[in-house]
Amino acid sequence: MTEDDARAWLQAHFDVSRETWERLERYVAILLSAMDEQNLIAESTRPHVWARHIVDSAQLLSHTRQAKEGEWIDLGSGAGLPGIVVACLSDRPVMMVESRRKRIDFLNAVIGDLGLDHARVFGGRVETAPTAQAAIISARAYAPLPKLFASALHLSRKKTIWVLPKGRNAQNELEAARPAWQGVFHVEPSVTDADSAIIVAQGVAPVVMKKGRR
Ligand SMILES: C[S@@+](CC[C@H](N)C(=O)[O-])C[C@H]1O[C@@H](n2cnc3c(N)ncnc32)[C@H](O)[C@@H]1O
Repeated sequence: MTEDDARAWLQAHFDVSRETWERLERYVAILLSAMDEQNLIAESTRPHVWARHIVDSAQLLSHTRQAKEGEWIDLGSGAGLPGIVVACLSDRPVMMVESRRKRIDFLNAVIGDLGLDHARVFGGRVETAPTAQAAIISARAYAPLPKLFASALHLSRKKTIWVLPKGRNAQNELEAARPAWQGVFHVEPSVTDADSAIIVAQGVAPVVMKKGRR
């Protein structure tokens, strides 16, 4: 996907208003300029920000159409991917969870600059975030599935939709997690990378082993 393709994809899928374009453009500008001080995205992806990061994040919204009302919680948001992109494209309240000080400051600065009043940051580890009942949980390059689910279970409820972009090992990672984690799982193709996939899950819960069974 070229950068032009990426913009066309966004326009076609979100009917992006002028205000939203301005916010996304401003976010990309802030992100690239902050790269001089901290490594927010891989250096090699700098010329492909719209395809590799903005559309890669935005596509998650397409898998959340059945979600109930409530907050979108993004685990390990880093530079705000996908949290800031989601907040630009949707009115749903967004909470980004990030533990590193410089990234927390960056996220709060972006929220203020773009006027994203429905977005906020929990600065701390996912494990220590106050109990919540998210409508949606996302996590991009945050942790392998078992750690991801274990650390964030207290932020979820039965109907929470989990949208988890993964690399080419999505199917294997899911199969490895299945003995310990139950739920309804789908593996969806990524629009930005034919080799990548998105794990979409609902009803995630630990498998409880019955006493005496091996
Ligand atoms: C590889 S970066 C990915 C950032 C972003 N989601 C992206 O796709 O560009 C992982 C981020 O998760 C954060 N992180 C890792 N473990 C965490 C935890 N237990 N609680 C909160 N943040 C965590 C790191 O500080 C880092 O910013």
